[in-house]
Amino acid sequence: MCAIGSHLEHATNSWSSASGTVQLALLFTAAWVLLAICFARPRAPESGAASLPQHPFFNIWQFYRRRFDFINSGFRVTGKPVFQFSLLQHRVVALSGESGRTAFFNSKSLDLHEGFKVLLGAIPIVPGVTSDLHSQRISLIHKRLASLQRNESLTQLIPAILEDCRRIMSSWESSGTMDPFDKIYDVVFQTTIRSLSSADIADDASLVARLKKLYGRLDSGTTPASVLMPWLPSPAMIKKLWATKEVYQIVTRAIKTRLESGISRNDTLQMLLDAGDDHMAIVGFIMGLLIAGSRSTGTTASWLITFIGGHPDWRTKVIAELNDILPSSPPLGPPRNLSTRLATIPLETWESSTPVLDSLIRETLRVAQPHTAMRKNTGPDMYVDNTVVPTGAFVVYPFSDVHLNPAMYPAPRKFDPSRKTDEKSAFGYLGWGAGNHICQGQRLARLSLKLIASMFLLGFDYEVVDQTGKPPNPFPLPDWNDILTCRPMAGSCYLKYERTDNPL
Ligand code: HEM
Repeated sequence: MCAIGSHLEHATNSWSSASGTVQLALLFTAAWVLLAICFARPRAPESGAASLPQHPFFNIWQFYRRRFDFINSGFRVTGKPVFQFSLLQHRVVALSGESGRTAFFNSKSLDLHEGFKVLLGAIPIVPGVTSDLHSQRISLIHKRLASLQRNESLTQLIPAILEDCRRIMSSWESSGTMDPFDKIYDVVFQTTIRSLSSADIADDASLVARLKKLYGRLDSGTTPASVLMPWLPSPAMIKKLWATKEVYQIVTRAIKTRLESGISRNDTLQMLLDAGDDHMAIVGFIMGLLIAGSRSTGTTASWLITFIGGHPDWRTKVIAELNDILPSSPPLGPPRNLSTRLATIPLETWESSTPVLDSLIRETLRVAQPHTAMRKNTGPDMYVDNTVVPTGAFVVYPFSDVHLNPAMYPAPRKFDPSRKTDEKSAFGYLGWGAGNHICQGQRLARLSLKLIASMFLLGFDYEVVDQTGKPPNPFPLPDWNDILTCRPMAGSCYLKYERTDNPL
């Protein structure tokens, strides 16, 4: 194993092999250190912004488990558009309002990657291993992501994504009830692996299932302890390290196998190898982007299909739009299946001639994307609404400040794809982010959403039901406190479906 792999090996093995007494002693020491840190002052100086009245200890659980409620109540309790709170030794400043978001999205000193690394910590930072994913490699990752989204590459991806949809959707019973947040997410995970990694991995269903499980562990291991105290050998942290190590091994094995085979395949891994990238850069690209891409696309696809199911007028419109661009089977010869027919639609048509799908995606991202953008102020100090945000402080901006703001979007929880984005305010729509850090995978994500939704809409009749099989009343609402999947209340949302006459 190379030096990089052995870093991960060492980190995980040393904890597992320690005796029970040693583990207990370590945890005891860690508990003391934890208490000391809880009562320590944050490293960044006071920002001058209003502070929350509660003890800082309570911030931790609320920020990681009920972020939407926590941030909203901060603005309410302080009565200010800017307030501050601490997360252990970190000072965090929350912004709202037009001047807050203008400063946030325009500032060059607010660093997205530092913010996510410390406050989100999806992948554990292992010195010399994943730390590189977050700093030196980022501009290379963006460059390669741009290559992957050139016309020729996306055109080649269309039939592959549709074939993945066909294979997975055909494996479902021909009628039944499904949880869209599981089943549609399965499809998205598969197509994300197809788009961002290697055909060898994507063709191996058991490997894809394993990766999905490992990424699930990375998500569930993202606890306050594992994020804020990554040095603490908590069970969640160990779980995350093991998962990272295994993902790392799967990706490096795919690289090695490809190189040893001497066979060139038409996929993203090949594009990265042909560009001469070193193995760490390739591992960084695949591991990092699978995190960035699969959850957000999965959540959006699940909600998109759910909302369409609950709005028959929009369903009729979108199906009419798809039937307009869908070529029919040739009159002579065997009928072609749906995936093959959809695959003949040119990229340009998908991108420029599907306004109904565009509106549906735009509104889904407004209503069901509980994102809080996070940055670190790398200096100098900045001023927002006459309040200093000191160098070294973390800064957060919740998208709900725009997307659920009744002054910008009346009846904001209502799903209404006919509404326009707010053009009067600066940064009045944030579906794909804004400013310096706007989504770099937007083109691929949009295309994937359209392909997956089309296969489902034309391949299945369906309605949204609750756990009793009846139409839900009220219609399920995205839970903005569920920061990863935005899932509705348990038991409130299923799809009762049946295959249409269109063979998949
Ligand atoms: C529906 C799916 C997606 C949504 C809604 C979405 C949304 C976003 C948003 C809101 C941001 C800005 C985050 C912030 O300001 O804090 C962002 C950034 C980013 N997204 Fe996406 N994204 C999606 C899919 C993808 C995919 C598939 C990829 C990769 C293939 C990707 C790659 C990225 C990257 C690399 C950034 C960071 C840009 C930077 O470093 O400046 N996204 N995305």
